[in-house]
Amino acid sequence: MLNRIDLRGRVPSATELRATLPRAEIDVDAALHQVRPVVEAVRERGVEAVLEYTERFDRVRPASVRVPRAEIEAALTTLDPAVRAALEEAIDRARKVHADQRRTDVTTTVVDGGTVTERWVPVERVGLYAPGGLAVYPSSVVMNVVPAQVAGVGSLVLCSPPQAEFGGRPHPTTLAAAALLGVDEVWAVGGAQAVALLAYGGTDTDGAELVPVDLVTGPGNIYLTAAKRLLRGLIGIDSEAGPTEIAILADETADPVHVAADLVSQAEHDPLAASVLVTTSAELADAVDEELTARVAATKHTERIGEALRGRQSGTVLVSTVEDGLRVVDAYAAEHLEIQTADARAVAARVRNAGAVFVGPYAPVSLGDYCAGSNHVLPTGGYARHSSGLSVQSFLRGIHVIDYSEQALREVAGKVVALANAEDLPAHGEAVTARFPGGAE
Ligand SMILES: NC(=O)c1ccc[n+]([C@@H]2O[C@H](COP(=O)([O-])OP(=O)(O)OC[C@H]3O[C@@H](n4cnc5c(N)ncnc54)[C@H](O)[C@@H]3O)[C@@H](O)[C@H]2O)c1
Ligand SMILES: N[C@H](CO)Cc1c[nH]c[nH+]1
Ligand SMILES: [Zn+2]
Repeated sequence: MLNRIDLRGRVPSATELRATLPRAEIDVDAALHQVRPVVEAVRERGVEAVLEYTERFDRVRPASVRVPRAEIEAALTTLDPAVRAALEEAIDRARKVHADQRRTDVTTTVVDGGTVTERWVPVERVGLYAPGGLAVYPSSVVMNVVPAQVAGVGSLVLCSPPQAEFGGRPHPTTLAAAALLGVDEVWAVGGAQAVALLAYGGTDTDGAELVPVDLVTGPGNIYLTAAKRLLRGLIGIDSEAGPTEIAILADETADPVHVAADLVSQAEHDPLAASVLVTTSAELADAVDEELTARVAATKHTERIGEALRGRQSGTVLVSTVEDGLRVVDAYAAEHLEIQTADARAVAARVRNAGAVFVGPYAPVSLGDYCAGSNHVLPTGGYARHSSGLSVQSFLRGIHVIDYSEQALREVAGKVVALANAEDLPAHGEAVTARFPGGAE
C-alpha cells in the first residue's frame, strides 16, 4: 500500500535524502496567494469580511462571532462525563509536565558590581487556535492553553471554526475544554480569517471588541499555516504546525500491528497527512503493508486515510542498518518519530531532528496526542530541524537586564571605547567617557 524507496547498500547525504524522501507537496507559498486577499479583507473590513469568508468556507453565518460566556459554561453541562474525566486527566498531566519546564530567571555576576539577569516575561496577550475542519480538537485547546497559563500570559483568546450543525458555534467539546481551563474569550472563526482577526482585531456584530494579540499559536491546515507565515512580524507565531506527520524507525523486532495502527492513526487527520516507515526489515515492511490494507478498510475515515497513505508524502524506506535509519529520520525531521527497535531507548537518545520522539512499543503517538503530558503542537514539514514544539517557552520572552555600578563601568570603559572606535562608532565610546569627565583610569 505504501510507496517504497530502497536505500539498502547506499547512504545518501542529508541533502540528497531530503530530496528523495517522501514529503507532501504542501506548497504554503501557493496557499499564500489564496489567503492574502482574506487577510487584506479582514484588515480593511474586520468582522464583516470574517463573516463573508466563514459563510464561504465553513458554510454557516453565525449571528455573532464571539461566543457568549454563558454558552461556554453551558457546554460543560452537556459534556459526556467520560470525556470530561479524560480531558481533566489530560489537563492535569499537561500542567504537571509544563510547570516543571518553565524557565527561571538567571543572574550572572560578571564582575563585582556588574550583573546581567535573564528575566523571563510572559507575552501580554495571545491568540490560541484549535482546529475544527475535518475533526474536533478539544485536545488542542488543552495543548495551547496549558503552556500559556503556566507561562503566566495575562490575556488569552481562543479561536476555533464555527460548525454549521451547532448554529455557527465551535464544537461543544471544544467549548467545554475552554470552560474546564477557565478560558472565557472564545471567537467562532477558523483558518486564515482567524489569524487575521487576531492580528488586526475587530468589532463584532453586537459591538464586542477583539483586541489585537501579540502572538498567535496553534496547529491547523495549510490555510492557517499560510496566514501565520503572512502575518508573522505584526504578530509572533509558534513554529508552523501544519498537516500531521508520523515517521517510525523499526527493525525486525517491531510488531507490524502496532506499526500499521500508528501509521493509520496519524493519516486520519488529513488527506495531506504523512505516514513514513523507515525499516531494516523487508519482511516487516510487507507485513505492515498487509496490515494497513486490512485496517484502512475497517476504520471509520477510510477515504482520507487511504488518500494520505497513497499520497507521495507517505511511504516505506528500506535501509541496511538502524544506523542508516537514524540518518534517514534525522534528514526527514518528522513531527512525530516512533522508535520501534531493539534497545529503543539507546536509539532514541541518538535522534537529532524530530518534533517529539516516542520510545518503544508502549508509547504510540496517540498517547502524546492526548494524555502523555507532552505537547502535541509540533513542527511539521521538516521544521523540526530548526524549531521546537509549543511549550511554556513559546509564551515567554527572555529580557536581559544589565546592572553595573560606577566602578564596574569604569573598569571596562577603555575596552568599550576601543571596540567602539574599531567599529567606527566613536559616539558609542563617548557615551561611556561622558560619565567620567576626569578620565576613567
Ligand atoms: N502539527 C500539529 O501540531 C497539529 C496538531 C493538530 C492538528 N494538526 C493538523 O491541523 C489540521 C486541521 O485541519 P482542519 O482542516 O481539520 O481544520 P482547520 O481548523 O485547520 O481548518 C478549517 C478552516 O480552514 C478554512 N478553509 C477550508 N477550506 C479553505 C479554502 N479552500 N481556502 C481558505 N480557507 C479554507 C476554513 O476557514 C475552516 O474554518 C490537520 O492538517 C491536522 O493534521 C496539526
Ligand atoms: N496528532 C496531532 C498532532 O499533530 C494532534 C492530535 C489532536 N488530536 C488528535 N491528534
Ligand atoms: Zn493525532
